[in-house]
Amino acid sequence: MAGMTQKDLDLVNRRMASVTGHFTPSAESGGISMSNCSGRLNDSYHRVHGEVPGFIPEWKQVPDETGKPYTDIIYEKAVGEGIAKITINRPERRNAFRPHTVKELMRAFNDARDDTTIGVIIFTGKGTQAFCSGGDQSFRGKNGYSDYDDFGRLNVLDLQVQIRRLPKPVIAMVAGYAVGGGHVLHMVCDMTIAADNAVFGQTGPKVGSFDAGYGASVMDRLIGPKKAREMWFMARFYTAAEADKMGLINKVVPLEHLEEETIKWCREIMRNSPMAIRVLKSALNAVDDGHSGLQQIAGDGTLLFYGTEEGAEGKNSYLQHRKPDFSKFPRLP
Ligand SMILES: CC(C)(COP(=O)(O)OP(=O)(O)OC[C@H]1O[C@@H](n2cnc3c(N)ncnc32)[C@H](O)[C@@H]1OP(=O)(O)O)[C@@H](O)C(=O)NCCC(=O)NCCSC(=O)CCC(=O)c1ccccc1C(=O)O
Repeated sequence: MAGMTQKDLDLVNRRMASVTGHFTPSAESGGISMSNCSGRLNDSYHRVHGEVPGFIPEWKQVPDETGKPYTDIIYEKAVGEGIAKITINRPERRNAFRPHTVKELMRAFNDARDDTTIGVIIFTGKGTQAFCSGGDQSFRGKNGYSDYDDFGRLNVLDLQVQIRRLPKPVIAMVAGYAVGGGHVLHMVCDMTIAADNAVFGQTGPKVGSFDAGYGASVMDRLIGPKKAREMWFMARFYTAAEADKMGLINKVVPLEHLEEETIKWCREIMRNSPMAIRVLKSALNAVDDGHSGLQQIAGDGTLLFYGTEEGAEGKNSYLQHRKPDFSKFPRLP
């Protein structure tokens, strides 16, 4: 790309679009997505994809695995789109989570992971006042949060790991407050689209809590060591515009366009190779996640290898009680 100007880059992208019907302008050129471009390119794009700009999909609610409705969350899939949406449904508590909420979230994320028709997951909160305000303080005890059981737990940490390792992109769709443990949840998502009323921040040092795990390390990666210290030590709140400037989120849109914009991003991802996205997510987390990150990307390697003739020869020879013949497979440079 040496010597290439932004204009050149956009020209290349436009040429690609004439082949793929898909143009993603750079952030520097305004970051306008295909469906709000005007003119010939827009028309040809919609001819190819048959997409109506601004169209919100038909959501179908999914019950839990026993067929009962969830109580603390809403789990939906967009008919024929490959998009799942998981919503924390405790708006009267600003979508604070209790252990039961987290258990339901984990079951829904698990289902979205295992459903091979799902390629991207939206994670959000009910209503416009909050994405999530963290752990429900009224359930907080001496050893974590407890609701139906007598013992406390911090099971949101398991949810964070689950989102991080889920081999499909998870997009946080944030309206209102994303604070405390709710802020950590948006940070562990792959991308964040925020409404212009969104507010971001950590409250831990004010309410006697802290997340010294992903809450600290992922934040440090996202906004850098100085800003991360500011955010944690001062426990200030930041507007969506400030969060955007810090690199904490991907895009800010007017509240009324939040879902429409998020769906656009999902559809754009859905047009791309699922395996490429899977491996890229593993790769982008690998260094930070240490052995676990290595295991994730190595697992992707094994998964791909199983699909090759060379991999199958090993299995077949074992099942056929013969010596494997790997002689025909090249030892690639
Ligand atoms: C979010 C607010 C700034 C919103 O303010 P506002 O719009 O004025 O609404 P309120 O009137 O304050 O709230 C309405 C209603 O909701 C109740 N509520 C809101 N948030 C919570 C909450 N987190 N817990 C319980 N209840 C909540 C509020 O009391 C009101 O109820 P009423 O009955 O009407 O009075 C503001 O609400 C606010 O600041 N909320 C608290 C934010 C907060 O401090 N959250 C907890 C941070 S600590 C945490 O999340 C730890 C989580 C954790 O599990 C963890 C632990 C260790 C390691 C890692 C983690 C991890 O999360 O990863």
